Amino acid sequence: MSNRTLIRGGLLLTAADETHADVLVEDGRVAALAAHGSAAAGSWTADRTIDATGRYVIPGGVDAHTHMELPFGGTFASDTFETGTRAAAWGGTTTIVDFAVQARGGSLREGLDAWYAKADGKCAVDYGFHMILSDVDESSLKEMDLLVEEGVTSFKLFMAYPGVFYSDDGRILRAMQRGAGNGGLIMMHAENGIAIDVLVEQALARGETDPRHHGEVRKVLLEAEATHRAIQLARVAGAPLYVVHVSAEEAVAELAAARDRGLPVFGETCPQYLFLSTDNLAEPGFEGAKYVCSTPLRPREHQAALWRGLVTDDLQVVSTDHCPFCFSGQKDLGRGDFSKIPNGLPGVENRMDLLHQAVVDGRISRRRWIDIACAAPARMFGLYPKKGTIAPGGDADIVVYDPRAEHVLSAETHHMNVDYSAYEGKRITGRVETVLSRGEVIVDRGEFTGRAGHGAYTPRSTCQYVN
Ligand SMILES: NC(=O)NCCC(=O)O
Ligand SMILES: [Zn+2]
Ligand SMILES: [Zn+2]
Repeated sequence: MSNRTLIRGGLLLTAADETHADVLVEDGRVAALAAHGSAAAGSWTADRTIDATGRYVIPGGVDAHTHMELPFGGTFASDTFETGTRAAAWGGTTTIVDFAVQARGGSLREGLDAWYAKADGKCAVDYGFHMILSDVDESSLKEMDLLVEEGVTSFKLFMAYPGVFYSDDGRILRAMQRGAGNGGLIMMHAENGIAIDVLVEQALARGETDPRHHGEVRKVLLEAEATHRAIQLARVAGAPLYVVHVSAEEAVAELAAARDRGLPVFGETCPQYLFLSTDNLAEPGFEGAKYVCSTPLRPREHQAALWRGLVTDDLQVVSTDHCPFCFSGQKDLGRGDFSKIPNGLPGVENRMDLLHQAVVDGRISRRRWIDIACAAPARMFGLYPKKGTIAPGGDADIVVYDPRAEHVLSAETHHMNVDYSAYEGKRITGRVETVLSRGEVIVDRGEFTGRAGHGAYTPRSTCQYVN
């Protein structure tokens, strides 16, 4: 017995088109699209009809950068795969790509299997994995080939965090060369961690221990320098490059210059860099710890360059880098020493709304909203057109979005497992109303109707921008 749902009367938005069309969903997939009032749409019968009149009908969000349960700084990111993917669903995100971690001295296989086990049976929405390479050697390079075949087609390397995730230039070059051969996309955390550690030590010696000093030592120039170096290493290797969590105007300029030369270089930014700034890091007392992440928040002036990069396509993707730590008991670990504050911000639930607010504010178009939040991350990470659009044959991951509803972001009302909101009190025009994941309604006008275990592991093909 097939199961059919009809979404009727909405404005269908994809990265390519805006059409007044009804959507027929059958057995978890998009079966057909037809203009409102057309003979085709009139002939459809369904088990369930969702009235989307006055609403947008958009693809479920694809958040390509999350860290559920990430071990960091002596603690763990506070969202589990269960709580974090439920919050994602509430916020209109129906796919996440999280980061499995290779332990130092461990294999990629062990790291990936540990992350499969953490997520298995827990997720409310579909999920895939990137792999963090912390130990590039002959055997992990060989394992990269196997992971690409298995559907883990992207690898994050760190120029930051010496002694933890850091790789030197030789290791980075080797990983890029391997990626050039096997199709794996290298994702780079581009900050000069060796130089930053010197500045951290010097700041602490001067007694500069408050959260705002986190932003001061992680200098714009050290993000720009690392971005430049990563691009040159990728050129030498003949590999494409995706730079994660770009925060500084000068780093955007490096990406733009590379793209102007026709190089396959891509960039991601995150809502925190678009909406927050060093003003937040400088909030009184220890409040600034809520905003400690790396790359760090920048002075407000950098935001214009990030928005411009999103408009000019020098930046392609907005992901959250969702990595929440509670203010009480976790961010606290860095009282008296900013370098011990666990790095990361919550946001998986807020991304679609914050980017819609940018549409309302006239910063980006409606189609660009869908592109940077759904289609481009799906293409970048080999999920398109199964994910990231609404097209016959694709997964019926669909959000009915009310563009006029108003609400206020707050820890009182959010669903992420964290005791503060980075956007506390921010007014948003636009709200998720109904969410379907592979045809199942998982959020129904203010009620969560999904379940842990509905979300399926989704293997990925290689980057669709370069292959
Ligand atoms: N971004 C951050 O501060 N924490 C998560 C780890 C990373 O992405 O570097
Ligand atoms: Zn990073
Ligand atoms: Zn991250």
